[in-house]
Amino acid sequence: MATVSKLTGLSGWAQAWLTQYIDKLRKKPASGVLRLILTLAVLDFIRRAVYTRYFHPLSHVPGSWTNISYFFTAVGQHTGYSHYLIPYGHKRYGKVMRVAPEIISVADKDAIREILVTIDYPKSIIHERLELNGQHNLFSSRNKDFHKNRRRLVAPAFGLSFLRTLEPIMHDCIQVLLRKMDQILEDQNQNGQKGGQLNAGTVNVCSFMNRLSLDIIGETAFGQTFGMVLHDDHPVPKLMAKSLKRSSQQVFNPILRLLVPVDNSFFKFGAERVQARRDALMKQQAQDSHNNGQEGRRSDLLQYLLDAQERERANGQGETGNAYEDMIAGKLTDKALETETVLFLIAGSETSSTAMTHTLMFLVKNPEMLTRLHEELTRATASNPKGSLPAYDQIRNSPYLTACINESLRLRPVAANGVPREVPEDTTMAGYFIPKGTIVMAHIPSLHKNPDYFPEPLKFIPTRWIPEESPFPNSPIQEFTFYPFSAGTRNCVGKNFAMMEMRLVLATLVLTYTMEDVPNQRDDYVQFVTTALATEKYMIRMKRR
Ligand code: HEM
Repeated sequence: MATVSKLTGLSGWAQAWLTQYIDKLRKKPASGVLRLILTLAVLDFIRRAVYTRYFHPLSHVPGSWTNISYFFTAVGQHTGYSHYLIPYGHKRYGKVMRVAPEIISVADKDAIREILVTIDYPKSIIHERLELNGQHNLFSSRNKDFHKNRRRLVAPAFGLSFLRTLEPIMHDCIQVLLRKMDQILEDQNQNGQKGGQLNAGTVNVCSFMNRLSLDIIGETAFGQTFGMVLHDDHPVPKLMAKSLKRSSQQVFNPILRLLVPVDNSFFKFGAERVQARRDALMKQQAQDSHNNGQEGRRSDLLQYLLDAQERERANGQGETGNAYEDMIAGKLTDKALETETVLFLIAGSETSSTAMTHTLMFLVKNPEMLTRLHEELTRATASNPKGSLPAYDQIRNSPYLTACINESLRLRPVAANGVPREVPEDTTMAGYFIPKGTIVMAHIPSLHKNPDYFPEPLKFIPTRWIPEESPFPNSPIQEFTFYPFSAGTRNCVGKNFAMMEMRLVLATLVLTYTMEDVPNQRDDYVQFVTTALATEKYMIRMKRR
């Protein structure tokens, strides 16, 4: 006791506790060491929490006490439900709110415009943790030069003129969906489930939109359907969904990152498709030396990238052979090509499918709106022979269809937690000092549901998007308040693709079937990398028109 006191200068209860502790350590060293480690960890947690809450440069930014560590952010990310909490936080704490030690969420219109458009903040460590296949890619890269180069290469593949060449592929996929749905409705009739109503029944549109968008992106990106609409059993989409959920759950969870590796085996599929396409082209070229293999070429995103790679190589700007340097320089190596096409698969499936499911859900809950949409589309396609699908040119300017999609993306944006960026220099945001390196979530949903910009913000009112019919003539839609596809240099490169796909699919379904809501269903949704209905199920009663 006296030695302890001499060595440490402690007295009283502290001296007694330490002496007792050393005694226990002598008797049971293993459990003693464990206790020591735990005690130190708890003390360290308290030290960090106190620093974070009271002394950190962000400590003056309002927010719940839960922001003392990343624990609660990790829990929110794990469940996928944090997007329901953040709006409450903003109501309580204001337009700038601290959500974790070094993360803030911003719901201010001018600040969001600066973040995304005028200053154009770089992407953050969150994106780096979502990196695919060990490769920088268009979505995750934080390097502005890399991004600029890659975007320049890829963007024309999403321009309207190239997309037009994909329309027949989308039509084919939609035809398969109609046949499958007809078959389901017929089967339900035969089983007597619908009391004898011909070709009527209930369909899980959430599942079908998901499967259809996978088949569409499979065909348009790789030239191969996954057959999900017909069979729903291809391993790649399932593996991909699992691994994306895992990556998203690991973003704020270092223990999970360390212990549970993400299974990226679905990338093999990308590599196989690139090789298969190369082989097919070579075979074609050998058979057809006159036209340089042009006859067997498919028009799809993979072919577009292969051609870009060919051009890069022909101009002497191809890869050098040093894998790391080539990646940093943004060269279109085979690995880059696989990664970007798989990225299209990831970014272009659940996003569009969830948006389509939500739009259908809002429409069946508002039957008079569904009727109005049907009338508009019937007029637009009046010259079509019976049974043919709407052409994109017939419906792309249909104002009510666009209004319904906008309204659904406003209420349920895919980036449900906002989009993360990193503060490049010390700055001030809505009156708060924000140090360089802070991660800032541009909270797009708060703008979408702000009554100053969108009166009666929680209601589905498509006509607010049609100025001459808007029930809010004194509140026209303002610029920089609606960002379903984000904005600035990192906006969604697939926006035109997604709008084309959504318009074609929704118009076809509305023209082909009558639809009714099935009441009392869950419609809550979760966000991992993108968003989806939590139950993966939304039933709609459908009947062939
Ligand atoms: C309704 C459908 C879609 C919505 C709402 C949507 C939304 C978004 C948003 C909000 C971002 C920005 C994310 C961020 O800044 O962190 C984004 C980026 C991106 N999206 Fe989409 N997306 C959709 C469909 C698609 C499709 C169909 C594709 C491709 C086929 C695609 C490919 C991409 C890519 C590659 C990026 C990264 C772009 C870059 O950083 O340059 N998206 N999307």
